[in-house]
Amino acid sequence: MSFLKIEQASIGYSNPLVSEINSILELGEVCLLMGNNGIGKTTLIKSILGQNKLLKGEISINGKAVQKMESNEIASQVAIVFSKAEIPDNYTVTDLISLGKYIHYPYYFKLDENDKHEILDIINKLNLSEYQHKKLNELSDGNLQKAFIGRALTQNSPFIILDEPTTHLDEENKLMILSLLRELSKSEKKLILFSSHDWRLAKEFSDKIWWIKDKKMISGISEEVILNNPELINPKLLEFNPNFHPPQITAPELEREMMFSYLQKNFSSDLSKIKIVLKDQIWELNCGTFHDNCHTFPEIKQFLKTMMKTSHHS
Ligand SMILES: Nc1ncnc2c1ncn2[C@@H]1O[C@H](COP(=O)(O)OP(=O)(O)OP(=O)(O)O)[C@@H](O)[C@H]1O
Repeated sequence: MSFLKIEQASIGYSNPLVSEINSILELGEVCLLMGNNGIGKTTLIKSILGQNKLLKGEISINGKAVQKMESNEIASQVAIVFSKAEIPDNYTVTDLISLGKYIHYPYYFKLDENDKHEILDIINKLNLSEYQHKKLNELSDGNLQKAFIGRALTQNSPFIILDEPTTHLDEENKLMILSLLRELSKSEKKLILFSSHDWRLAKEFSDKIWWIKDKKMISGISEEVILNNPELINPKLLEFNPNFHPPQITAPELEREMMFSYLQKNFSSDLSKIKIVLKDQIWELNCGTFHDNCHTFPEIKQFLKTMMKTSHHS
């Protein structure tokens, strides 16, 4: 039996936003949810949480249809971290993380010794011990995000969903949060589903990708989704200069992308007849009778400008 199963589901409001969704996720996996603004990512998350009625199909968690589960039963299976969460006034890190226990005490809220122990454990695991008595509004964005993840962890559910956990974070904190999520999924055998617009980085930390596009959801092993959809890493995605046509660039992904970026900024013309190949750290440029070997990007620019001037005059 699969932990999360989506079968022939259509999600949306009066009209479907995404239809024929089929996918399976297991405990111990990290899945990246990606797609353009307004395409239906949050709606999908709400549908998994049973907060949005499905237009068709079924979503089940641990063998049970979400639509048939009570909200506290869903909360025992899934914890959610929203990026736009309100910061409760005057709460300390420990207060916020303790809140995760609330779902287990629906009528009153008193932590026993075991709970307190567990909360301290989670604070330590998240490297937040030096901030445990700090007010939330005194924390850096990265540590605040960790505290919200801490609250989800105290809930002790096998499945955690995070809506854009890395927005507002600098590169270092992004890496820290993404490695933390991956580590938690592996060491605690949790299923982690998170949405991100920063998928170039996020894909490095995810086992699977859910990509919503054209009202459908493409899903699979991260690397296979990218291999089967080369447009994802095509530098054309970053195209902004309509008069620029790139040369044929043969180089590893990063070098190719950097070359594309540099040329696009410096040329507003058709370079498609030019071949550029990176070999042993040297860029070999060829266009008909013109050829040159260049070491640096400015050298390449100089060569191309001279070549274009010469061929224009001849
Ligand atoms: N309660 C609602 N009733 C009707 N339409 C809604 C409702 N909530 C959201 N929508 C619409 O559904 C579409 C998808 O919204 P959703 O928030 O799921 O997108 P998203 O992919 O999460 O976007 P973003 O990346 O910007 O957060 C949007 O066009 C939105 O206006």
